[in-house]
Amino acid sequence: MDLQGNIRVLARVRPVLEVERNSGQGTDVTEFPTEVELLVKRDEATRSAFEFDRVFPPSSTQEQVFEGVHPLIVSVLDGFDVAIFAYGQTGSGKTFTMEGDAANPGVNTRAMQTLFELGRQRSNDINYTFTLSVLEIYNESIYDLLSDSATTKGERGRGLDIRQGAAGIIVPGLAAVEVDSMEMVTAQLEQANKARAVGSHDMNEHSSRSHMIVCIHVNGVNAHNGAATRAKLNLIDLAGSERVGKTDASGDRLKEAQNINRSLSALGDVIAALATRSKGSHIPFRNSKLTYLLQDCLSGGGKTLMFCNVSPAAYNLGETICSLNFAARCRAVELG
Ligand SMILES: Nc1ncnc2c1ncn2[C@@H]1O[C@H](COP(=O)(O)OP(=O)(O)OP(=O)(O)O)[C@@H](O)[C@H]1O
Repeated sequence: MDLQGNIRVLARVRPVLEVERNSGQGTDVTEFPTEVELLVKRDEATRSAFEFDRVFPPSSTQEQVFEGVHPLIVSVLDGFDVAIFAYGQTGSGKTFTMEGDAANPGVNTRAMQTLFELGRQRSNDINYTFTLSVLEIYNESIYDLLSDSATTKGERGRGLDIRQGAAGIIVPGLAAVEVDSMEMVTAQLEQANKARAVGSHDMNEHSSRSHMIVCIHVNGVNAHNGAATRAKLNLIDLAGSERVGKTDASGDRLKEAQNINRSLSALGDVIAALATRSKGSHIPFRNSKLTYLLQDCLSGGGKTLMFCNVSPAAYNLGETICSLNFAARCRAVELG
């Protein structure tokens, strides 16, 4: 598949949930005229139209959604840094898209399976090793979700730093575990989810206010000539994008909302700056931990895919339009 520039933006609309239908909030405002268009009904007479690289309607399966991601996973094995984001308001389906559940595994599981399978197929020519790290960014601090102390100590400390290393961005001290089977990956991700719950009163609320990043480093050594490739795949479940008005929040809640707004707008700014840059111009990667950490994927030879997750229910209309505008802006500035 032609990757058409370095950023692809895909919209995914989840089904109306039973709880929404039962409470009378199930009116669906979305229409899908083609595979790349999404219409949002503002009222009987007015539609807002959006175009993406692909639009997945509510009937789409996890398998169909992953088909849109597969070419990028292949390119990680070929040495490209890749970032895959799920963006959208709380409850729009980001975690379902990235993690899924046991019956409907999402992008994370399918991506790892694909890496292992393709790695095995190429093993006569290239010897791959895979290393897993899992972290979250909460209130502009980076927390390791795989370190032993993360689950046992019950406190999170100051968080980790980011540095520019000789071979790219690094997080000194971040745990990295070599994995070669899905069983090992599943065990590590379970530990990460436990660590994430530490220090949070309500896991669901906490998860919607932090960015969760699963990072797989892929090192390949050519069996015939010893040539080495290295690349990383970042799988990112972003914090909820909803706007929190000053009147709705105070204290910790307001601080969280401000940090989320700041890092999501930094992401939009970086993408816009990359698109319009002249050679040597400044790209504001360091305006947020998220963009600094993902600098290698967002710039240079890296590739990015963004899911814009959308709720189809009428009561979410304002946030839905906002999310779609953000994602459409990222696509409009597609890198050359
Ligand atoms: N494509 C889908 N098919 C069926 N159910 C879905 C789909 N997408 C989301 N859901 C369901 O919708 C609910 C909200 O989804 P999810 O938790 O993934 O949202 P989220 O955007 O990750 O929210 P948060 O920001 O709170 O983490 C869940 O019950 C989930 O199972």
